[in-house]
Amino acid sequence: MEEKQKSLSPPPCPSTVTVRRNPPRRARATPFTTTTKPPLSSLACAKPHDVPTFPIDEILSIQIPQSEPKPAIAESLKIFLRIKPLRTFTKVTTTTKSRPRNVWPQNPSKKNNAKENRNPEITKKVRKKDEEACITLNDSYSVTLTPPQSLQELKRSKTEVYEGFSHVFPADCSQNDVYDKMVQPLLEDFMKGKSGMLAALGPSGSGKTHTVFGSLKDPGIVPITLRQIFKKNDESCSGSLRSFNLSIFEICSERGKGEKAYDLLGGESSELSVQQSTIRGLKEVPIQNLEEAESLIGQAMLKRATATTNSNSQSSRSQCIINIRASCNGFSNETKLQSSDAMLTIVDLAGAEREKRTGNQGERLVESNFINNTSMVFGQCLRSLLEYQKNRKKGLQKHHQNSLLTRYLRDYLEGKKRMALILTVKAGEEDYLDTSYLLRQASPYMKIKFDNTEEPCNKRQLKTFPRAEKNKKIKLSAPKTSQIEENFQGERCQISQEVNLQGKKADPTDRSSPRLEHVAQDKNEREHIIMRNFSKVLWNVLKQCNEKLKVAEGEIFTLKDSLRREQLKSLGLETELISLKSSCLAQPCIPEVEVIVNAKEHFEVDAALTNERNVDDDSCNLIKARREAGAEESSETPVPKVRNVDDDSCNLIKARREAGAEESSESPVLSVLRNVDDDSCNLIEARREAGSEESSKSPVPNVRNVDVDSCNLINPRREASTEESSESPVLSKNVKDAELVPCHLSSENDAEPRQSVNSEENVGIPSTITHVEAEVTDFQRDQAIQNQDDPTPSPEQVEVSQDCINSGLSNVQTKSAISRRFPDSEKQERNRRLLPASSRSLTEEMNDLEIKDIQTEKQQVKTTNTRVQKKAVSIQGQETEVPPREAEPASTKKQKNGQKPKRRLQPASSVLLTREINTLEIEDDIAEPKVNRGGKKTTVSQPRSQGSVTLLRLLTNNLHL
Ligand SMILES: Nc1ncnc2c1ncn2[C@@H]1O[C@H](COP(=O)(O)OP(=O)(O)OP(=O)(O)O)[C@@H](O)[C@H]1O
Repeated sequence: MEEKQKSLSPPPCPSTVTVRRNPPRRARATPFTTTTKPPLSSLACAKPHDVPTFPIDEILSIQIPQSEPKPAIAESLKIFLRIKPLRTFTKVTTTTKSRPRNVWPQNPSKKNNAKENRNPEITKKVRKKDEEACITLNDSYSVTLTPPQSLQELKRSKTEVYEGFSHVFPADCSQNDVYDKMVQPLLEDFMKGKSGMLAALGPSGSGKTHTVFGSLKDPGIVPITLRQIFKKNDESCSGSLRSFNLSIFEICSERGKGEKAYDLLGGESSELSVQQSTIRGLKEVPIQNLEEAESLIGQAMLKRATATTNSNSQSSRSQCIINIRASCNGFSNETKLQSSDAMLTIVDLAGAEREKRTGNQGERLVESNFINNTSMVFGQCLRSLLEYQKNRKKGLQKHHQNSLLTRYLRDYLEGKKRMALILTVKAGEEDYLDTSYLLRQASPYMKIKFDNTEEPCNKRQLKTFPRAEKNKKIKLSAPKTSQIEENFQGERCQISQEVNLQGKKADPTDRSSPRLEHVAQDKNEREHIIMRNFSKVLWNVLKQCNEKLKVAEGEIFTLKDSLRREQLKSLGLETELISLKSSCLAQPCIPEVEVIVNAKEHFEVDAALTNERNVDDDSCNLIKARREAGAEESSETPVPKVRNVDDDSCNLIKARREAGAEESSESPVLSVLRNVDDDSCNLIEARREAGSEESSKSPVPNVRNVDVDSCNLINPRREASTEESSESPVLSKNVKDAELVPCHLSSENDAEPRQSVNSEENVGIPSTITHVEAEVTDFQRDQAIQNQDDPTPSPEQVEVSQDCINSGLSNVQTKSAISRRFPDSEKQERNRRLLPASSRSLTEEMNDLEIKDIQTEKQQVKTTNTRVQKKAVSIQGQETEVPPREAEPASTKKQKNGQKPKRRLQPASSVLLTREINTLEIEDDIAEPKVNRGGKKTTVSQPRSQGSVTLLRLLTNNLHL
């Protein structure tokens, strides 16, 4: 079996087999090993059944020798310590002026001497002091920190040993030593395409800037690095494939409020725009040789902000970042791999300062706060990284967001890239606290691990955007949509132009131009920014529209308030007008007033209760309702109807005037009507006139004087009065208007002959009851007669006016009168209900009274106008149509009926009426009216008319007062 298997087994496979799943496009030919590949021609000619099966089993059975995987390089953070040599130093006790910019290279001693010579006013105390070192070097990796004697006595501190440094540079070390130990490894990786960062930390004046930049005579790590870069580049003969760019910028505080970045290699406008961790507009200057690089370094140092403090005559006031970017084009001869961009970042932090040491004040103090804050955030980031690496469950705290520098160095501070720190300390005793603080803070950093696996160069830090003009600020005060669109279109055009320019610059031969991928990213980011700004503008526009809407709503509310007030005023005015009219008419217009008052109250209540937005509608509805109610009640309203009736009765009055001029001259009703024709308010004057002229004969003043409840007395009086009967249609209507006497009296009185009236006058007491009954039964007929003969208003008009008056004076209208006149009318029913019981009983009683009216106006009967006589004749003719029953006096009827008026308990109103009557001084003397030659009455100065006196007597007698 085994032999068979051996015979069937495929030939031995090579030791290594490359299975390429995703071969590159330019795949290289796979080297042939033992298996000979048949020629293509033979393959092409071979038949399908001759194709050998793919030896998948053989391949899988091959045991490939596994190369030992390289352990993940987890290097610890390299921390170097450099001790500044003890030396004679100058301490500036009074320094007031700080230089804004540094002059590099510069000799401090010469500088101080020059300053002293320039400004002799500045007093300087230069004292030389031989100090003892507080820090001693144990070995290349550890130091011992000894507190000064004063602190030892206080037992506040003790000697401490700090070890674990990557290397400790003694005071007498050179810049090259520092470079060799610290920078050289970073540079080698950098040249291989690995990015790295080196930062110098330490208190102010400890030698950070000296270490980083150095001087012409003693250049620091940056010049040395640049020198080594070009040296190595020349040695590797790959200079044509690698290019270097240099960029230097600083981050400083903006009067303590914020952080700003300035390009130290840029032109005049060196301020950079900062967005999160991206610094835009930073100029990357390609460097071809060392001379160019050194000149750029010198230029940057000149621009860097420095100031003189007690600790350092040239104290750096900003965080300075130097970026050296290596761009590799093609394959490296060393690695045979395509190299990526690498960045070597060297950071010269501003030294932490103590106020006591620096003596900073004002702006310097603000800068100190900024510097110390940045140093603190930097340390927090490292400590949080250490804690995170100890316990990754906690998560990495985002302290890097607290400063621009840490945001920019985020990848390093999160342990993603290699970095190294160099601590610079001063060895003097007086620097013990600063040194101790720094060592205690930084010694744990040695435990920080970082991945040495190279990542592609962080594009975020490499972004160099061409300087573009700042976007124009768009006015947020309600810009028009067209303006927004124009701005948007303009920005888009600008972007397209910039993109085109960038695309043109993205020539591979032009190393200074950004790459196409950067251009694409820039385009996307700029579009994003534009859309964001556009959305902000739209948001602001919407907010402003909302504010305007609120203002408009407020105006609407105020307008509604004013409208409500005006409506209330108008209601009040209407109420006053109605009350005035009612007072003029001497009759209360209670329903109308009630309607208005109720409407006003309802309106006020509604206005108070209804919502603001519904006020208008509600008020409008209320007004409509009020108008409707007014329309409904207008038929019951005496005032307007009085006007209507006045208008309607105008013709009647004229006719009456024509019919009986003399009578009308004597009639108080006509005189009243004349006045009422013009205006109802003049009714009082008319009545006064009537009272003055006809007061002795006119029932109207008396009725008014008696009471409203006694208005029913008018009917019998009118019926009894023949002289007035001729005028009674008008009187009935006018007095009806004013006194709620039904209009049936008019027709009846018209039909009543004057002679009979005279006879009745002679009798003295006409029968009111009989008369009323007659008018009820013959009401329609009387109306027909009226329509035929009298220019009185039509029955409908009279009815309407009657309704109006009745409703207006429903409190005084008798039930019987209403039931007779309008038995089916709802309004009358309502008025009947509204009529008080006392008034009804009084009316009934009054109907039972036998009123004897001795008032006759003989002089009125005599008319001089023939036409009026004809009219009177016609009226008399009409009277003949009246049934004799109607003509019968009430006494006769009473005798026939054999009924006596029942004496009942008087209601309260009657009692009041009686009291009023009793208070009246009834004079027996009846003043005779004076008649002038024209038949017109002169002014009568009698206090009471004859009729009224008679009426009072009747009342007194019948009421058994
Ligand atoms: N190792 C050194 N050898 C010689 N001189 C040094 C050394 N270190 C610092 N100095 C000198 O000390 C002075 C202060 O140094 P430097 O300006 O570098 O301090 P700094 O830490 O940058 O201070 P700051 O943080 O305020 O900028 C400089 O004049 C510098 O020449």
